[in-house]
Amino acid sequence: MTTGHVLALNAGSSSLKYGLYRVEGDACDALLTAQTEAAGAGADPVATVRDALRGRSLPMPDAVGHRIVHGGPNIRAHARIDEGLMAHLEEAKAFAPLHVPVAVAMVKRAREAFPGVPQVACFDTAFHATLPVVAKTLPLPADLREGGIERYGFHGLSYESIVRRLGDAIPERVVVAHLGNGASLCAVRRGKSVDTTMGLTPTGGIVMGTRPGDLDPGVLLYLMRERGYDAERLEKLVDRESGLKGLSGGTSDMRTLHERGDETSRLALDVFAHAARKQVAAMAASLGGIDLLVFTGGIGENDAAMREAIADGLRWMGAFDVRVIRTEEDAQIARHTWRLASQGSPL
Ligand SMILES: Nc1ncnc2c1ncn2[C@@H]1O[C@H](COP(=O)(O)OP(=O)(O)O)[C@@H](O)[C@H]1O
Ligand SMILES: CC(=O)OP(=O)(O)O
Ligand SMILES: [Mg+2]
Repeated sequence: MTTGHVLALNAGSSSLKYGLYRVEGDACDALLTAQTEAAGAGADPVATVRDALRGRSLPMPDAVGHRIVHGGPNIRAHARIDEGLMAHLEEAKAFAPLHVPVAVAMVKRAREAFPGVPQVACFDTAFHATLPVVAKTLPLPADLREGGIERYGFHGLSYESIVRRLGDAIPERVVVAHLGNGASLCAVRRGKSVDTTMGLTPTGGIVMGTRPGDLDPGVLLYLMRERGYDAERLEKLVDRESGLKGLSGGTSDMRTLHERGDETSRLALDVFAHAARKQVAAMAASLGGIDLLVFTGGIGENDAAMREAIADGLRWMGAFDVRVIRTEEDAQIARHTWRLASQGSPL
């Protein structure tokens, strides 16, 4: 089995996380992991990453793997990037405007920074390919549903990494709460996704750092009709100005909200906990019960007070295990990338 060095690039909504991994089959060792603030338009974080590798005399990557949040209706599996896939990624921008445009720019930069090195797209949506029809169907007319308007689900690389860590001992009914800047929950039965909170886009589901999660769709109609909002203004509202940031009047950072402790901060914390708690119960309903609740993501891993606020309100559900497991999205990207890059023919 060949060994390869893989650079994993994970452009989230609030950060760029990256890592250089030595991969051999399922074994994956981190040589470097780092994080910068949001990737930002115009900046060239990929050149900065390449210089960081050079500066530490680390090997240049044999392959580059990208986290791509949404592949659109036609791409549901991790894949080598070629011109055909790039065209699909252009289409997918419309489904996740906060994430995919930045990620596609990173693919282009990475091609320049590492010419000739194979690149692989790893999709957040891939893990949710197992969603049953009843969970993925949005209640809309047939022509819209046939056009790919359905529940896709996201944070799939994170969920995959949790399933991998639980290994053969994974209980039958697991609810995973990925609570980061973006946040979602997933109902996992025997290691497979059977329900999740996000829908067509990563704007839905529970309350997030800057996104509201599920809103009565009538709210958007009201804003359009009565307040003159157009699509661009609505997008800004639901992707960048709502959630914890909107509630608190400025910050989306959980740490700051805990420190401030004023009335608006407390409201933001309470609304977040309420939404997450309700959705743990909803995911448990989809599973017909719950054996294990896993917390992961920046908030899930680090914020014990928030974990308690969520779990304390669920005692009525009876006994189940609660664990905190670090998400390993980037190692998961590295594994998929080397599997696909080392078996495929050269591009
Ligand atoms: N020690 C901590 N206590 C509470 N919240 C934390 C802590 N560390 C990070 N967070 C929160 O985690 C969130 C970022 O999560 P992360 O998973 O890194 O985001 P992204 O979606 O950008 O990958 C922020 O709300 C941040 O405030
Ligand atoms: C899908 C999503 O919301 O991703 P992130 O949490 O990285 O913003
Ligand atoms: Mg993230």
